[in-house]
Parts: sequence; structure tokens; C-alpha cells
Amino acid sequence: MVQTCSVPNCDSKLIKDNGIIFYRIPLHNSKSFERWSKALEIENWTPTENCVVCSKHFQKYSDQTSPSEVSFTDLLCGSVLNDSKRKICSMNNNKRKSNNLDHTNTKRLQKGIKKTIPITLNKYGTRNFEQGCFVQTCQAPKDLPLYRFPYNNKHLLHIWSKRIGLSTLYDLELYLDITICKNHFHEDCYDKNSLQLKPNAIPSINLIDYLGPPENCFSTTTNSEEISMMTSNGDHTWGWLGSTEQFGRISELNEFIEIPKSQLQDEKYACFAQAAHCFIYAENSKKVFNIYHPRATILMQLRYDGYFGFPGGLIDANEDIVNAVNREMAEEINLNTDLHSVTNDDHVISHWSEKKKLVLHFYKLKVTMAELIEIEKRALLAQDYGSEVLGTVRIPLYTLGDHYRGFPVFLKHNFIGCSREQLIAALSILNIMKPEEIKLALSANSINI
Ligand SMILES: O=c1[nH]cnc2c1ncn2[C@@H]1O[C@H](COP(=O)(O)OP(=O)(O)O)[C@@H](O)[C@H]1O
Repeated sequence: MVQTCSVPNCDSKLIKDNGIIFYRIPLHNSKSFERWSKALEIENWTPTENCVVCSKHFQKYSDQTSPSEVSFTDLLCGSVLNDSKRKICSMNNNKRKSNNLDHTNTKRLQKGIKKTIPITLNKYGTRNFEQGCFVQTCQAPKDLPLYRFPYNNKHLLHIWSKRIGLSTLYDLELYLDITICKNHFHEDCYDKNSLQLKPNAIPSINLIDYLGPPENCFSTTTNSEEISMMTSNGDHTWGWLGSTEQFGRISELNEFIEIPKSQLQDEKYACFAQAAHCFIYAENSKKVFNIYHPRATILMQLRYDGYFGFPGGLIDANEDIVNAVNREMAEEINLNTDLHSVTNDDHVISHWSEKKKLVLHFYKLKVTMAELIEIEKRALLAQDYGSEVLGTVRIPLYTLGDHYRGFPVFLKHNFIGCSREQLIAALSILNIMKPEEIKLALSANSINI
């Protein structure tokens, strides 16, 4: 059922991308509720949790003022309603009441359903709930830093939840997937020149359900143990969450599916975020320890998150895939793109993940062994070396006499996205390894030793 505005004669409906925002009525805040009632000029008003008012009735929105610059107090003071019959949402006889707010944050949390409003596409062509701010009314720019909920501190979690209008504390698991953006934290909440929140920071601004003073942005908890626990836990609790970090979350088995080449232009993938990575390799016949045949030398890299992956990254809006992968390689491994760069002909394979709304393209770059060594050296001077990239590594493609150490052990590491699938596909497509050899390495296990 489509959600509609509770104001009589207002036809606003919750439809994707129509630019209309819906506000819940602040039922649990008597002061603001009183101001709403006054602005709406309603007497004997008994709205339910199902009542919402759309952004058309807030004056500041009519001139397209950026919501992030407007406090909700301003919004309410400037409210204008153009209808004189204000009998909205009376408990007894309002037909609309069941239409409204079927999708409140509260209910979504209960069901574990993701936020669906407001939906606008970000620069990656996607804005699903996990990437966005959970505050239902938030209209801040989409690429603001996001903060995880302090789910390891119940006291703080409760305050955060209450501030955004959740009346109960829900199953902790649910908080793992939701975030609040920078738009809701007072500037005092950050350490100087940093985006990291102070340990007891709480959301205090641009919240429709909380109209307290903006400076009320710290929890007054005196439990220093709790605070030190939070700070020492660092980033994995509620630190700054990069807007694209969610793509990197652990993949499920078989989450990435190969896209047939004939379907690469399919509309279906156009609205997904896209990334491209590259398989840099050289033929190499120099035996390792004079025993093991190396087959080829292939470069992977250890990433900041502990996974192995290939150089490359997300494609910016309107950026060509090939330009993006070359740009990323210049940033991540300082590749001299005047000497080496991929072209459309170097495309190897593409995959997609429905869950992550992500398409991953894979390219190859063949160089000589001498060039590869030069690439390795230059990588130490890359812009991203030491932060995003912790070093390039060569892959052992041989297997030792125990049928386990070597390539099979390498395959037991953790690989980002579908990079393991990409590696295996490229080895076979580029005839570096025979399918039987790959199969053997994949099925080898330590029991053989
Ligand atoms: O080598 C790779 N092969 C396949 N997918 C990858 C690889 N590296 C990263 N990914 C996927 O692509 C997403 C974005 O890539 P990456 O982290 O390299 O982008 P960025 O450098 O622009 O932040 C990752 O979160 C992950 O899901």
C-alpha cells in the first residue's frame, strides 16, 4: 500500500524519487507535538503512529533550501498548511491511518527490513539501505561519512536509538547493519581534524524525533570502563564507515555469478555499482629452487582489510571502465600508465552480486618479467601504499611434493569480492594452468600431508 500524507486534500504519495519526504508526527515529545498541533491548527487531534506529514507543508522546503542547513526547529516555525479542515487522523474515523507509516523505522527494524525512503541514487548508482543514513527524514548529501551504532554499549545504543525515534532496544544484530550519517552529529562530536566520533558522542541534530539543544551531543555516562572499552575496540565498533565499505563485507559462498559476455550491456546491471580490477602477469620459466615450475608470475595485493585482491577499484560516475582500472592502478601500485595500461580488448570476465548490488569487471595486463619487477618496485612508492594497499605479492602457482603446500595453501587464504574466482578463471582462460591442475589444487587439503 502506498504511504500518503495525512493532511486533507494533499495527494503526496511515497513514490521513489518524487522528491517528497515524509515526516512522522512527534508523538512522544509533548513540546514538539504541541508545536506541530499549533502549526497544523488542529484541535482534538489524536494522531496515531501511522500519521505522517509530507515535506510540501514545510515552508523551507518549498524554496529547495538544503535540508542539511535547516534545523527542524526552523522547519516547524515556518510551517504553513493550506487547508482549513484539519480533522486528520482522528483515532475513530480516519480511513488513511492504516495507510500511513506502515514503513516506520520501528517496524522495519522489527522485521529486519531495510529502509526504503527516501531513495535517490548516489554517485555509485545505488543507495540501498546499508549504505545510507537510517534517520528517516535525512536528506543530507549521500556521500557523507556514516557511523555504525555503538552496539557493544547498551547504554549508548539506547540513547542513539531513542534520539532517532526508536522506542525500544531491538535485537543487537539488527544494529550491525544500520548507520547514521554525519549530518546528525554536532561538530563538537569529532576530534579536531578528524572524522572519528568521540567515544560518548550521540546524535543531536537534524532529528525529527529529538528537538533538544544541538549541543546536547554527549552521553553523560560516567562509566569510564565502558568508554575505554569502546575506544580500544576501534573501528570495528562504530568508527567511520567509508560509504563504499559495505561492498567489502564478507561474501557468501557463490554470491558472485559470472555475467555472460553477451549480457554485459544488459539494463539490469546499469544501476549497480561497478568496479574493475586487473590481473598483471608475466610468463616465467625460471624454476623456483631449481625444482618448481613457476608457470607465470602474477601480482596480487594484500589489502588494508586483510584480504588478498587485485589492483583496481570502484568506477566513478560517468567514468569509463578501462579508464577507471588504469586510474586505480596508478593510485594503488603507482603503475606507469604511459607504459602499461589496459584496453577494452583486455577484458577477461565479469561477475555480479545481487546482494551487494555490485558488478565486478576483470582485465588482464601482460608484461615481461623485467617489467613486472619494475612494477613491483614502483608499487612501494604508490599513493595508496601503506594504507589501502599493504604490498604486492606473487602467487605460488606450483605445488610441493606433499600435494598441499604451494598453490593449494595460497587458495586457502581469504580473498576479497570474487577475486578468487577471477584468479581461477584467468589461469584457465589465459592457459597458464590446465583445468585438471586447477581442480587438483582446489580439492587438495592438508590431510594429504
Ligand atoms: O580484486 C578484486 N576482485 C574482485 N572484486 C574485488 C577486488 N577487490 C575488491 N573487490 C570488490 O570491489 C569492491 C570495491 O573495490 P575496492 O575496495 O578495490 O575499491 P576502492 O579501491 O575504490 O575502494 C570491494 O568492496 C570488493 O567487493
